[in-house]
Amino acid sequence: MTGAILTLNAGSSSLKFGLFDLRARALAAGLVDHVGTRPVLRLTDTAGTLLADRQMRDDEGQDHGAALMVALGAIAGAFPDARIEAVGHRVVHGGTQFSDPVRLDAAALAYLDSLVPFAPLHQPHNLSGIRAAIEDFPDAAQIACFDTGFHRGHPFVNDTFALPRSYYDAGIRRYGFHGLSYRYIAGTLAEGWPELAAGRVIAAHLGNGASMTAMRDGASVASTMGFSTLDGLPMGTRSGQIDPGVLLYLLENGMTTGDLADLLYRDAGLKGMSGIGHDMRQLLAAPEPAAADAIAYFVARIRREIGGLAAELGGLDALVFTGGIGENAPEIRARVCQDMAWLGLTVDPQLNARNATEISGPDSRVRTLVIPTNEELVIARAAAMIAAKG
Ligand SMILES: Nc1ncnc2c1ncn2[C@@H]1O[C@H](COP(=O)(O)OP(=O)(O)O)[C@@H](O)[C@H]1O
Ligand SMILES: CC(=O)OP(=O)(O)O
Ligand SMILES: [Mg+2]
Repeated sequence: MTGAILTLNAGSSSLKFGLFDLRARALAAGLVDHVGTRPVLRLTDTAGTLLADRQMRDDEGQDHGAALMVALGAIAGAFPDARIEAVGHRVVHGGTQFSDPVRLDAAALAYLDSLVPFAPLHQPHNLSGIRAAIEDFPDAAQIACFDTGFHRGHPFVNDTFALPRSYYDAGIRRYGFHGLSYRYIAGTLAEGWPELAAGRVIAAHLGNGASMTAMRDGASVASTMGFSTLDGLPMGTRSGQIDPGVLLYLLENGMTTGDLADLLYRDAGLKGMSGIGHDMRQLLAAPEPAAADAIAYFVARIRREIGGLAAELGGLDALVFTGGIGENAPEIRARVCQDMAWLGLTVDPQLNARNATEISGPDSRVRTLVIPTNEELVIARAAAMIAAKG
């Protein structure tokens, strides 16, 4: 038996998991995609060899719980000698109490439970993953890493709403999310592009959930997501920024809070606007005008945020695309970067078309990069460090 670290990252529509050795070197990466609809399991080793690849059966279930069972089964089948000594969990919300990774105990779990209403699309899956892991690996260290953590150093004006201070003190603040992804991007920039890492960077995490963060010298100074995972950019099924007057109007005219939550979290964004679905691949291929409208709105909001975040930074040295859409959709990147010469940013169409790491145009003052994110590695490194302390 050899010691290993398992990482679990439950997104809104996927479960990513990874197996690492005790020094956080990757052994295998897994994904259950399309959770909730037609889940597909894939597990590959570090050489990219497929260890498992199949559609989940109806009798296995379709939710995050079923996805986790199937993921753990695939790991156990492919690595029968691995003894899981630590499980690192992505937890979307750490509230005001947690920013750095922590070893979980009953009190920490109770606090994380209290944050479920803040992140209803994620936190319950994160917590059920933790509880399942405690049951399956009772002797392993359980370590939580928080999406909100990276943003805790924001200046007050980027952390607050224009409400009486008592609301801020009660936790009604802009937390920001996707922090594990941004931490990975900041670290990768520091290793490969130290001159950019030390400068003014906008990172766009465009996945099923989407947000953008302004970083100065590797630290987050502002982010588009706020109190909840609803704010900022439109997303797969979430509205993004919306005039709060609309919400008051809907509530005063017969909508219940439950209906409103369903609309904003599950039936809005790309899915709601297109009437087709939340998946960018599907929308890019769809001939319907409503799909084009949804994509145009997505792109327009990203462009607007680039302007705002660049102003926040007092200029821009680099733009980084990441997340499923950011890494794989040249058309979206091209449209986001179109006519950005005013900002000193141009993109090379050929480099962009082949998802090159750097896609800057030859005359571009701002460097544009495509960096696949790796939240699992950030989790595994934290888990390795905390588990080693005992
Ligand atoms: N080749 C591609 N072209 C366009 N969009 C893509 C491509 N590959 C993945 N995507 C999109 O990425 C999104 C999922 O991103 P991901 O970061 O994996 O999501 P999650 O938030 O669940 O972690 C989906 O909208 C998917 O359609
Ligand atoms: C915070 C968030 O929206 O996460 P995801 O993109 O994984 O849904
Ligand atoms: Mg994600």
